[in-house]
Amino acid sequence: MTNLTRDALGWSPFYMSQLDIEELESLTPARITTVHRDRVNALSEIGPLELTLDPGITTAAVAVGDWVLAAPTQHRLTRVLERKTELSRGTEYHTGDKQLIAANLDTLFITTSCNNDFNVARLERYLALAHDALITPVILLTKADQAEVPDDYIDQARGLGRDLEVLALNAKGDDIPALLSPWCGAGQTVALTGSSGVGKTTLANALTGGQALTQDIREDDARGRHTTTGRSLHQIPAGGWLIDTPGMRGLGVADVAYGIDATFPEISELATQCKFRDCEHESEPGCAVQAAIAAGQIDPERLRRFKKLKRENLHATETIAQARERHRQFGKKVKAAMKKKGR
Ligand SMILES: Nc1nc2c(ncn2[C@@H]2O[C@H](COP(=O)(O)OP(=O)(O)OP(=O)(O)O)[C@@H](O)[C@H]2O)c(=O)[nH]1
Ligand SMILES: [Zn+2]
Repeated sequence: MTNLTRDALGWSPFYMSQLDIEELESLTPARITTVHRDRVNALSEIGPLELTLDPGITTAAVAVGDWVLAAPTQHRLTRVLERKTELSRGTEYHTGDKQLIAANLDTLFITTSCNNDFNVARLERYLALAHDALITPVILLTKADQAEVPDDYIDQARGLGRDLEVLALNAKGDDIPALLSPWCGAGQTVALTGSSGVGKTTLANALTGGQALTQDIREDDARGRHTTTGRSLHQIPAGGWLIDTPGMRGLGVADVAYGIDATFPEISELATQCKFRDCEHESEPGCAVQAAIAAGQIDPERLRRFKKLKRENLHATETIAQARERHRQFGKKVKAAMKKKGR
């Protein structure tokens, strides 16, 4: 690969403003392409770098798409720059951890197929994560060529938000780069997410000119195998960058109250007009949401899913808070013990 300029890698004044003069002179900004257990790969103006991490930084705190500062002669990553956006998810078992998925995204391509994979509740989860991170969601409905009535899927997906971009397509078609070009130009970073087998690899190949991932799924394997192995950053000939994420099972929500409200604007906006501030929108008097349901203005299924996601989020958020508190208490104890020992 020929060396890339910072601008070509997606650099902007937002990152530049975080560097002091000394760092500017001695360190090289680099963009993370893959994260391994004990090291990372990155691209920079001086070429590809393989970096180990300075003490105090773990690979769990580095995401694909991150901008970092590197001391290239020592092959060390010294600092992760503040992110423009950060996509993360609650882990499956609500251990109180959030897992970083990708950094510095502008757009999230939420991929599902015009078949049994299509599930509005799952799409709403992805939407909540994207909205919470202030990343623009775009829903891609693949296998439209195999569906009898793709419009049914399009209509359902469009019903999941205002001004929500929804595209039905054939991931194997020749027109993918043109169709997705509004989100793939210079300076733009986009991630592809969705369940296994929905066509992420096919789309990634179409967007990157095939140099990204070549593993193909067996045609007879209807449910799709897990072929992609890890997240990575790939160049799109149109100028942008693509992060592909392997089929994610268990997309937990945690700490995304804002994103949930933004995913269900017709409900969250009305909720402010309920008589009680903590209205559960069930049978309380003066509930504006129930009134709208009675008037046929809100889909009761949307309310049911909104509440379910809220409950899950609240539970996971509390778990995170408890885990942080435990961590804090433990830190205090360690400090006290050290002090005692020192005396
Ligand atoms: N006809 C048609 N086939 C598609 C479309 N999208 C994907 N496929 C096929 O579906 C299968 C799965 O596609 P992949 O691109 O491997 O799916 P994936 O999302 O990358 O799956 P993982 O790697 O398991 O995460 C392949 O055989 C593709 O050729 C589409 O829009 N139309
Ligand atoms: Zn209410």
